[in-house]
Amino acid sequence: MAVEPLSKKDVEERLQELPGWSTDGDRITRRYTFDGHFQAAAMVIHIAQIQEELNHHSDLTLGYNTVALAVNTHSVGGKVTGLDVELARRIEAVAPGHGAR
Ligand SMILES: C[C@H](O)[C@H](O)[C@H]1CNC2=NC(N)=NC(=O)C2=N1
Repeated sequence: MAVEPLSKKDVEERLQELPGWSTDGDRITRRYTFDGHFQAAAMVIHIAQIQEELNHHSDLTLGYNTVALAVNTHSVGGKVTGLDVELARRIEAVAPGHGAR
């Protein structure tokens, strides 16, 4: 089935199940904070593993004790699709195990 862009309203509805995630309509974003830099770096590796599994990749920025993500779907011209929401769900599922908040 073809991947279709979601309206901003649809994205906002889906993000209600993903606390901390937000959208400007063209991407979904979240910033996690950690107790230390290595915890943040470990989360980056885990996210990379999930992204390879899904073949869907965020813009991922490792800061001091932070990890910032932005994701949209390039193949539909940089809009948000269900693939982005699925990636966010998968990342949220592992975040508590990394002490992310
Ligand atoms: C060929 C391969 O399926 C594409 O390049 C994938 C890889 N990762 C991707 N990641 C994201 N965020 N959007 C895409 O459209 C995308 N496309």
